[in-house]
Amino acid sequence: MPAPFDAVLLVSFGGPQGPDDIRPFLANVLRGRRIPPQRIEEVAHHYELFGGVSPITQYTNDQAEGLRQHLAGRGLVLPVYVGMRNWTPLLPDVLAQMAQDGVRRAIGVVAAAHRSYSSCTQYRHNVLQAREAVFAAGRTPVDVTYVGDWHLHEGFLTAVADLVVVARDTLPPGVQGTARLVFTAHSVPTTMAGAEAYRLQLRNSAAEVARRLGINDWDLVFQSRSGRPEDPWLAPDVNDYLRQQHARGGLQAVILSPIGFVCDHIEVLYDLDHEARETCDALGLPMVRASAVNAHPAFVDALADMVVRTWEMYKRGRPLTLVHPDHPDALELPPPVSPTVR
Ligand SMILES: CC1=C(CCC(=O)O)c2cc3nc(cc4[nH]c(cc5[nH]c(cc1n2)c(C)c5CCC(=O)O)c(CCC(=O)O)c4C)C(CCC(=O)O)=C3C
Ligand SMILES: [Fe+2]
Repeated sequence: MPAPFDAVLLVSFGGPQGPDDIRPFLANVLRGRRIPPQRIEEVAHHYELFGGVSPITQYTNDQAEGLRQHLAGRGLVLPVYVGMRNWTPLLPDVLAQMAQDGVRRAIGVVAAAHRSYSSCTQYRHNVLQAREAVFAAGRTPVDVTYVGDWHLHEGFLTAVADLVVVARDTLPPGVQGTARLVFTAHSVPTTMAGAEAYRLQLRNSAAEVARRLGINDWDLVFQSRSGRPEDPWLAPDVNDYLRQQHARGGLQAVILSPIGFVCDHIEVLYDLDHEARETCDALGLPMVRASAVNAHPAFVDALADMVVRTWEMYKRGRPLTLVHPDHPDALELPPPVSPTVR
């Protein structure tokens, strides 16, 4: 039986790896975006506080290695490539390398659990652009078929829930039972394509995690708002929420769970561990921040499971699906006249 795929491509955001990378990285992130210069300066400063090194690259590599091992454990030995949207290893370079390695068909995994334009469609656009660059250089670019949604995958939910428990255990014993569980995600403009679907997927993930923990007292809030102040973004902001809830009374302690991020990158380390921490300190509110899923075994196993499912779906010569990046729904095409599956 021919193998339907010969590699996995893990697609992620990317982050600077030293002080000199900060500005060119931000220029990449913000190409074509309307973000006030003042906001860009602020964010550049956040990166400077960490020596210009975002942990995202290391975590993504760890996830890729974990995915490769869990796949092998399930009997599927495949190379796992990492391609980033905004910094090295950049998607066009990685796709050129894949072409050179003879990779024809890859299973794509976008390193974001909840879909919106910026957390899904834009990544797929960037992969298409990278494919065009490979094509323009006279090579055959890899075909990428993406795994389905995994925001309700048992392994993802288990990892998030597990890390909430680990965090809760570090609160003072007297408030562990009454701490409010607050899930956070990156805000997006309410007018962005998929913003409502994104919020709904986040709510569904959060509700499932809370249910597994037997916790009724939870909320979903947003963080890291950017853009122009006059444009509406998903709310409430985590800091506004903490102040308002505290003013209303009844908030004894808080567990922040960054369910909208798959690793502890700068926005978690700065916006939660620094900014939200300051807000809680000023309110005298005990707070702990749960780790993002990073390379949690249950999480990488969930990714492996999604890859295996995609493999199974296509192994009996099911036609490849072409997914237009503007329409996350797969559009199935008739089988090619002369199959190119090896
Ligand atoms: C939904 C979402 C996710 C979660 C899903 C996913 O993980 O993809 C996410 C992740 C990330 N966002 C990141 C970094 C940045 N995001 C920015 C800007 C923006 N993000 C947006 C949305 C999201 N972002 C939006 C709507 C903007 C406004 C500009 C635009 O419309 O595109 C800016 C520019 C400065 C600023 O405007 O804040 C930076 C530097 C990093 C890397 C951190 C590191 O290096 O450690 C990661 C993982
Ligand atoms: Fe972002």
